[in-house]
Amino acid sequence: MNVAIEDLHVGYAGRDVVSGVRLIAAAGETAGLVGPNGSGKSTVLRTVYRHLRPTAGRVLLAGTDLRTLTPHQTARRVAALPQERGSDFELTVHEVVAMGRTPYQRAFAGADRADREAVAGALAAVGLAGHGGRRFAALSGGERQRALLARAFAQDPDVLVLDEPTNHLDVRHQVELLALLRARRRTTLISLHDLNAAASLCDRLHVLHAGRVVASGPPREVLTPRLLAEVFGVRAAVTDHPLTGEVLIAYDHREVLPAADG
Ligand SMILES: Nc1ncnc2c1ncn2[C@@H]1O[C@H](COP(=O)(O)OP(=O)(O)OP(=O)(O)O)[C@@H](O)[C@H]1O
Repeated sequence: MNVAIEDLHVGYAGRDVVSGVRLIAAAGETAGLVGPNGSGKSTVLRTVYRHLRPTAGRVLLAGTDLRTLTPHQTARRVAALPQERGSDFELTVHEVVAMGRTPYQRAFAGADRADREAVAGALAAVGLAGHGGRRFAALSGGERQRALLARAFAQDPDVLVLDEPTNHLDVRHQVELLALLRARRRTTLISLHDLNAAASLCDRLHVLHAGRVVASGPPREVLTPRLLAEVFGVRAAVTDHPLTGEVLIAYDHREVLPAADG
């Protein structure tokens, strides 16, 4: 299912922080949103999972305007790992993941076999099989992140929206998560701060700067030293990864360039 964002304007308390954003994620494609802090990545993603309503423009799922879908219909199509975390603290891990099945259940009907299999499969996929009985509150930050990802997987969506999913994950779990996403091959919109991870995972990158898309394309075309200087304010060489041949950004960690904010 493809996602098209058309001339999107959206913000908070009557003030747009995202203006005229256009981007398309083709069916099965992983589209990465990258950009400095405050550039609007989460705001765009919140609009796709309907946490925010556009002030102008639209989000289309396979050609259908999101606003014409009921919340129930949306939940069967789009699953999100948002940056804001709910207060699921009294629940067990299994209960948190099972919430992903709600869009498939009739009122007052319990979980059926498909639900149970989806939850078990999702827990196994994120390496939390056997942890279902633990209290969500007692998990580490990284384990919580993986449980919430399992909830999104259990929802079995056409479109996954992931806002900084590698937050809190150690490097092994970061790599594992990227591998998991590669293997699932859903249409995915993902924001990532780690540009090397974004380059490795994403088919296309969309660079946000002050609420606008300033570059879009395959990672190798987008991530140039010039863009890294102008948008992110850092000096970097862009080269080939010696092991994988993928794009590798080598930052100069000694100092930043003059302010590139907004
Ligand atoms: N709930 C909110 N209420 C008011 N303003 C907000 C809210 N959330 C974000 N903003 C503002 O909107 C702008 C874009 O924020 P957003 O969180 O979308 O950026 P981001 O690119 O995801 O940033 P980061 O990399 O820091 O997560 C920022 O100026 C931010 O202060």
